[in-house]
Amino acid sequence: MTFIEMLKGAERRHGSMLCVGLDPEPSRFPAQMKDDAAKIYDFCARIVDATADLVIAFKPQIAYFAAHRAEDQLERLMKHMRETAPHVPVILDAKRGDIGSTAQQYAREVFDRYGADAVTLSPFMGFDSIEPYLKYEGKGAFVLCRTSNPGGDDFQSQRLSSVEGSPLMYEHIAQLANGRWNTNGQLGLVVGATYPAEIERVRALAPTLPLLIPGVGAQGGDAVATVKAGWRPDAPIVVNSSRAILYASSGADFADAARREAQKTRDVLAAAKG
Ligand SMILES: O=c1ccn([C@@H]2O[C@H](COP(=O)(O)O)[C@@H](O)[C@H]2O)c(=O)[nH]1
Repeated sequence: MTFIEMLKGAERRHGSMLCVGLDPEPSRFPAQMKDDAAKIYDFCARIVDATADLVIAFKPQIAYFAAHRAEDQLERLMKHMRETAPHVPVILDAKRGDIGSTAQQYAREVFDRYGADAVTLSPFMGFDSIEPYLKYEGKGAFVLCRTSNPGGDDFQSQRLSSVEGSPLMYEHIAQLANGRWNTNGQLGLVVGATYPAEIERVRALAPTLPLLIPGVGAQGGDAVATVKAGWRPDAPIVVNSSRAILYASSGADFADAARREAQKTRDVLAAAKG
């Protein structure tokens, strides 16, 4: 099954556009695990088990594992997700971008080593830095377009040229991902929930591409405005929330609290479809 098919299947089955982000930070773990990087797998597996029937996808962010030398725990977690929730796609948030020969190695890491269903990529180095990922048939790749952080303005909201009417950088990226870069229909775009007007613009330029939309929860993005701007019946959106769900409680009940927060967020997103 392709990534897109998995995404649409999980959306239907769970009535969900919510992606739970797995950004484990041991200093925020509950008392019995606190500051113990060896517990990263246990913490994340508890979150996965508590929320798997509520999500369209999971999104581990690789930096939170690598920073603690916990890549082996990420491998175990990927295996755990495949075994316990095989119908839920996993997007490895790695934001890779490098020359083709190095990109081939990153692609092997993402798809062969970790077995992810999709990855996040930076478009900054151009198509030859994206192409190696597209050789993995059926896998997905989300290209950064209009990111959720304010610094995204530095490049993404600049005009490509001083000619009136020329596209902004993020519009150009959306056009490329929707057009000549999308050789096998594997691409999606990353757009921040903190910028609903830009989500709407990206949706107009890329009417059916899946959008990965981080920024609800801890970053304060508007969940309802996000759905109205980005969701269409034939175009899935994957709305990520990490910290607000992972750390909904700092007590021993953290997994139950994460489930409650995930359920609440899923329901708010679903209701916004109208
Ligand atoms: O534009 C972007 C792209 C990626 N991210 C990632 O999403 C999560 C957000 O975490 P929260 O705790 O829900 O704020 C995190 O892994 C980021 O690296 C993003 O925030 N914005």
